[in-house]
Amino acid sequence: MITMDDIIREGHPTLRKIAKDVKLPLTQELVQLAEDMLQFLKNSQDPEIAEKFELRGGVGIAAPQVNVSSRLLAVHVPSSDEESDEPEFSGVLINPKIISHSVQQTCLPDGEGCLSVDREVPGIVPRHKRITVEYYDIDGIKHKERLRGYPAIVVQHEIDHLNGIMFYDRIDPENPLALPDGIDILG
Ligand SMILES: O=C(O)C[C@@H](Cc1ccccc1)[C@H](O)SCc1ccccc1
Ligand code: NI
Repeated sequence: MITMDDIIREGHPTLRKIAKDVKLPLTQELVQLAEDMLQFLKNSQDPEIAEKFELRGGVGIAAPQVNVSSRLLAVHVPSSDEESDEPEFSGVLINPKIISHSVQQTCLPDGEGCLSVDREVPGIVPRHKRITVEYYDIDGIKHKERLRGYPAIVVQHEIDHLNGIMFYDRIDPENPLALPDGIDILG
């Protein structure tokens, strides 16, 4: 089981490396890691489990955050409809690649956080509003997914981790709270 003790924090060199492509088919070790990463997200969103194991809530996690410099990430974005148990977007993305994106940008109104950053870093984090991402799943099946809204932001945050980019690298240091022209704040 992954806990917060397994998550490396800013300053650890692995967070600034370019992660390496994953060779398919996955080794059993990487299959286990992928499953554990997805389970961590589900556990972190379960109030009882999160409290018991002192987990910070997460909707995404990238392998470099558990000190594995491989192009592998997991997302588990709950539905915006509280009545629904079905997640809005959930899964393991292997060797993900954004093959196209909108010119239009978006951002979260209150900025972003990170499981690897134990401090608040206020500021607007501009992201592509829509992305088309190609990736392989745990079974080696290739997928092409068009994402928008919150899932698109989460996947971009995680793909940044594969490229050694932290969310605050994207905040304008001169004017952190400035809204870039035409940006569409995610409501
Ligand atoms: O550190 C990570 O990569 C996980 C982040 C991903 C993320 C942060 C901000 C915006 C999009 C994705 C964690 O999920 S941050 C904690 C969190 C938990 C629930 C909802 C939003 C953010
Ligand atoms: Ni992060």
